Amino acid sequence: MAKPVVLHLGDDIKWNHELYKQLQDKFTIERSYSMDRETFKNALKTKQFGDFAAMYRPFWNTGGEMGNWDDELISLLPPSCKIYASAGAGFDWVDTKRLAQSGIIYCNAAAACTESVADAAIWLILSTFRNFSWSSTAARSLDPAQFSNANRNIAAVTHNPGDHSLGIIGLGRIGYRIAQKARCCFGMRILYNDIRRMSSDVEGTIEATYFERLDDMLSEADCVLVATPFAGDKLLDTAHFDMMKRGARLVNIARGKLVDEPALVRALEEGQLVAAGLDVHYDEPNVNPTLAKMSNVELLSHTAGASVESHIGFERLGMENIMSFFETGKALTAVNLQWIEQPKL
Ligand SMILES: O=C(O)C(=O)CO
Repeated sequence: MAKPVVLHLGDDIKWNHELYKQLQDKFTIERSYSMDRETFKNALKTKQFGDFAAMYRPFWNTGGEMGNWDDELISLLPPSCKIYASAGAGFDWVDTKRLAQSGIIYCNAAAACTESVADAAIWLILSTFRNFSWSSTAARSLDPAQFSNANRNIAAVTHNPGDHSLGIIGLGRIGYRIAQKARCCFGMRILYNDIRRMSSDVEGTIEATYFERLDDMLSEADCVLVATPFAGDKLLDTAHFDMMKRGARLVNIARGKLVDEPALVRALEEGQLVAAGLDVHYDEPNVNPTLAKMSNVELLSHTAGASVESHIGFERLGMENIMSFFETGKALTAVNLQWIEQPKL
């Protein structure tokens, strides 16, 4: 029997060579490398990759040159395609519901970058309490006046995070790991809001308090952390910032489009919020210029998950998802099963 075909998107794998050999033994691998949208669409229309059964994207920095996976692209996939396993935790660039309508499972790779994202979140949380952004900008200015100003004045406005509360929006795998670290390293009190409540066992491990209503948690948390996937709608706007405690902080490691940035700027300017830490931005790769100038705002270039360990994991998990699906009928980290009838191999 002919081996099923896997379409490998993007660069060659770099780390998991033994596992890739197993993939090559079990599947015929076709490659698209880094085609732009028109070239990729044309390749699908002319069946350049044959009737592939799976798509594998091991990295988030290549293999996405065709742009967003919307109806236009998904409708060109062959009916043989059953699973798309990709790098990355977030999947705002792919319409997973539309994939499900074509019977295609989408598997993300949050499991592979959880540790890196959680570590970066801890950095951002700490920075919003201790105002490291001000201190580091002053040191890098090479201006003795700025250095002395920071050195003299920061202590009066910064705090230890311990004895403060962290309100997590979205206690998924990443949110939970951040909660563990914040509880264990800083002794923060953990609050969370999610569409579903965790078991009392899970809550017990981090001594977490559940809030069914986001608004109730916002009015209680000293630092609000956004750790929920972007589902097409903004999550936090002026009304939400107004509900937050005066002098609270905001950290976003999820997606920039979840937060109304002009509203965040206003909340910071008015002192409603005292600090923010953002790995992600509304209009990446452009950063809001007003936020960039604020010394109480820590900014990263969407690199919370960016580590060698994450990338090794992305490669592995994508292959494991595909192999598991074809061997057992079950993928390991599918995120769109709620819209899909159990696919038949
Ligand atoms: O994996 C992702 O989607 C991330 O944004 C991690 O930072």
